Amino acid sequence: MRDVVCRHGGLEAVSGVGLDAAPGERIALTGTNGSGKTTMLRAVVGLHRQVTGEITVGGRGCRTAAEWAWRRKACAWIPQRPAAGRFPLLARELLASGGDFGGALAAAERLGVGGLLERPLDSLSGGQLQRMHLARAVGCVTAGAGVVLADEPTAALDFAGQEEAAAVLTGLPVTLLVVTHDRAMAGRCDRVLEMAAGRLREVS
Ligand SMILES: Nc1ncnc2c1ncn2[C@@H]1O[C@H](COP(=O)(O)OP(=O)(O)OP(=O)(O)O)[C@@H](O)[C@H]1O
Repeated sequence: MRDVVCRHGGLEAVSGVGLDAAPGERIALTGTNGSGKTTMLRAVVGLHRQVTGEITVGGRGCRTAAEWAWRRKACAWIPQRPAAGRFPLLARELLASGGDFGGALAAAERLGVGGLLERPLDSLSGGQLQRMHLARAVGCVTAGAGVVLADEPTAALDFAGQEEAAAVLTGLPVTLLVVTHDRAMAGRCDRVLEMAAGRLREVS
């Protein structure tokens, strides 16, 4: 990222951020509530569009629909508050949407939600839904994604689940950018960055 600025209307949520992530690097992004972490990650995957500056993944920017399609495959996204949608998918359909159902199913089993595949997403608990999204992200990776962007992926999990999820996420052969307030997750990362009022600084 170079000089990335993200706005919500008149509000500047991300203020001139620069960030280089080396291939395979695991970066934890911490910081105060409302400091712009979610907005910044959403900008990378095209879910936030009021953006200036430059964001590249694997050296590629995004101007055309084809470039956005490549970006969505290259980046697995784990949302903070996953929406079940108005016509909720079954968990099985969510897992299949990552591109490798088998890989996602194996992860779902490891994460203890392999028995919930026929359940509509809106019937899952917060922690079960978060585990299912994590499993989907693993399927994205086995289907070829080289980057995982995760927004507080362990926030709804119990202690054992937090450990397991952190192990799964940080064990993936990807470049990882994870927003987290979870010290165990941050401790497994190579670098910890802190965001405050839209700006990034290195912590460790
Ligand atoms: N849809 C929106 N419309 C207007 N303002 C928004 C919107 N989403 C976020 N904001 C504002 O943008 C700023 C950054 O929000 P963001 O969600 O990126 O912060 P965050 O660091 O992820 O916070 P948290 O740790 O609480 O999840 C905040 O001031 C927030 O109120």
